Amino acid sequence: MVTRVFCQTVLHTVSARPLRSAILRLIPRTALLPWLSSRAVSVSEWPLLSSPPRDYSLPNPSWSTEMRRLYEYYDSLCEKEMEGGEKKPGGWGRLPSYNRTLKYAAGGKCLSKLLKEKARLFTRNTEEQGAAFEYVVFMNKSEKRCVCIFQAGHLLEGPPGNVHGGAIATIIDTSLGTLAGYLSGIVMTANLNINYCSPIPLGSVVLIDSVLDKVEGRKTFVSCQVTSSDGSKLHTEATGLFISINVGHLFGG
Ligand SMILES: CCCCCCCC(=O)SCCNC(=O)CCNC(=O)[C@H](O)C(C)(C)COP(=O)(O)OP(=O)(O)OC[C@H]1O[C@@H](n2cnc3c(N)ncnc32)[C@H](O)[C@@H]1OP(=O)(O)O
Repeated sequence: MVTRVFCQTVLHTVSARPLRSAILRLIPRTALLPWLSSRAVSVSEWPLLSSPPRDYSLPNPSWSTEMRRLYEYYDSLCEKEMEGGEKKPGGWGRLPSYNRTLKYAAGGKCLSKLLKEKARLFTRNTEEQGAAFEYVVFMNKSEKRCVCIFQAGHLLEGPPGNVHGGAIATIIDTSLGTLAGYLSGIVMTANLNINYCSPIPLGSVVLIDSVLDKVEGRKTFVSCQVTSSDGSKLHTEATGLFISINVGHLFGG
């Protein structure tokens, strides 16, 4: 009751948006919940409580010339809105990437604030640009294929000067999981098989080219090859099995 009256007072009496936002930030989220649900607050009101999420898959100063060249190449293949509202067909689309998967969902921005607030997507858990996983995924829906451009930062070292096998497995799981999820909805990794063929030098840029092999009921089978950016060297190849799940499974259901 007290929170409710306080929130209403803030929203009605404080007109300056930054000040309203600052005051509301001071209230614990748990205290806000009953008031928000009673008031059916629309998502558009949430910017008061949080800044827009950063899309980590856009170019930043840490990206090498090769990373940028590949980004621009795949970006040029993407469907674009032209003058007059027509779409330039391309077949490809860039997927945005946030530091929490919840932010993809409608209203995810606020859910993300409320649910295990400190949780972060493993691959996006540092703000230091270029230090760990720099990557962007381009999806081709009609070919049931995606390409991930990946630049490995210095925090991913395994053997001296080269990328850790677990970090390679992570970016493979992410690429295959993104494709499987795009095609089949909510999935979890059941099986990954990885052959490490040649080391990936730290700081280099590689391509992870993933394709759908088949779907059998709840099972989505995908595979990928990790190659040097010019495709001349095979670094890694992998297959993955992803199982479609109900959302409840994520919460122990
Ligand atoms: C944007 C970022 C994208 C990132 C993507 C990252 C994805 C992840 O890392 S997910 C995290 C890692 N994965 C996990 O923690 C999953 C843990 N495992 C589980 O939760 C469950 O075992 C789960 C969901 C995979 C399957 O359980 P359940 O829903 O009960 O399915 P279940 O009935 O056992 O099996 C369904 C089918 O799959 C098969 N199957 C299940 N697991 C396997 C396996 N490991 N190998 C082969 N087949 C399997 C079963 O045999 C069954 O086949 P059929 O229908 O022919 O009889």
